[in-house]
Amino acid sequence: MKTENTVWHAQHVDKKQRADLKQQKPCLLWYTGLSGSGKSTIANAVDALLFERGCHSYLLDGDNVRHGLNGDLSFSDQDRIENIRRISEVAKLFLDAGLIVSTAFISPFSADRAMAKNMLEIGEFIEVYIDTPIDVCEQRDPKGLYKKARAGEIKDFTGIDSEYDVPESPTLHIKTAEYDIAQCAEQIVSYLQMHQYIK
Ligand SMILES: Nc1ncnc2c1ncn2[C@@H]1O[C@H](COP(=O)(O)OS(=O)(=O)O)[C@@H](OP(=O)(O)O)[C@H]1O
Ligand SMILES: Nc1ncnc2c1ncn2[C@@H]1O[C@H](COP(=O)(O)OP(=O)(O)O)[C@@H](O)[C@H]1O
Repeated sequence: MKTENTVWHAQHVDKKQRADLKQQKPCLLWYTGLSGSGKSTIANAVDALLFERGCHSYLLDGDNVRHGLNGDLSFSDQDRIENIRRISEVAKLFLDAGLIVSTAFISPFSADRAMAKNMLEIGEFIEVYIDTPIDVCEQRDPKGLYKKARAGEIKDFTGIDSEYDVPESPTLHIKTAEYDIAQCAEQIVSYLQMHQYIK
């Protein structure tokens, strides 16, 4: 830490008051999965359903965040760790604002996902494993990245020459090769409703 002479200021309005105003319980839907697994697609579908219900939510998406805040980071292991650390901190701020937050990052390392979870209060972190076999991701190849990675044009590509730790006990296990986009999104929204994060 290079910030030793700073002092934390308590704020008058707290997380619970902000959340009560919105009639929701803040939480973080942490989507993880391979490139092309469906993280962005499903997170967007869930966000749209939440919006329709009048919930106040926000989605932080890997590709978008890497255009701005994390534009200085590569896909080395070290930079992926820093990517997830920064996202976890940003997500925590959004939670403090009382929102239902979604993050859609590959987040390949289980230690980093555990770090994100440990930064939050019990019950706030919901790990959503978007489980899609790599051959299906590769067939979809929505951005043509697998083709490039196989041709050696992209190095350190997740699932090819960079590791992905499969979540051992995700809160939600979403199988996109078995259910369509709307069904996957509905599974997640139902969970939020059943556990009273939303009405
Ligand atoms: N080498 C390599 N490996 C994996 N992905 C790559 C790579 N290079 C570029 N991309 C594109 O970057 C998106 C992944 O960014 P993330 O921030 O989610 O990755 S990570 O969590 O830091 O591992 C990923 O987006 P998604 O396909 O939406 O997952 C790719 O579009
Ligand atoms: N059941 C499903 N769930 C999510 N995406 C699906 C599903 N079936 C097909 N797809 C397609 O797979 C692709 C997933 O891409 P994307 O959401 O960008 O993945 P990621 O964000 O994990 O890289 C999209 O083209 C989407 O239309």
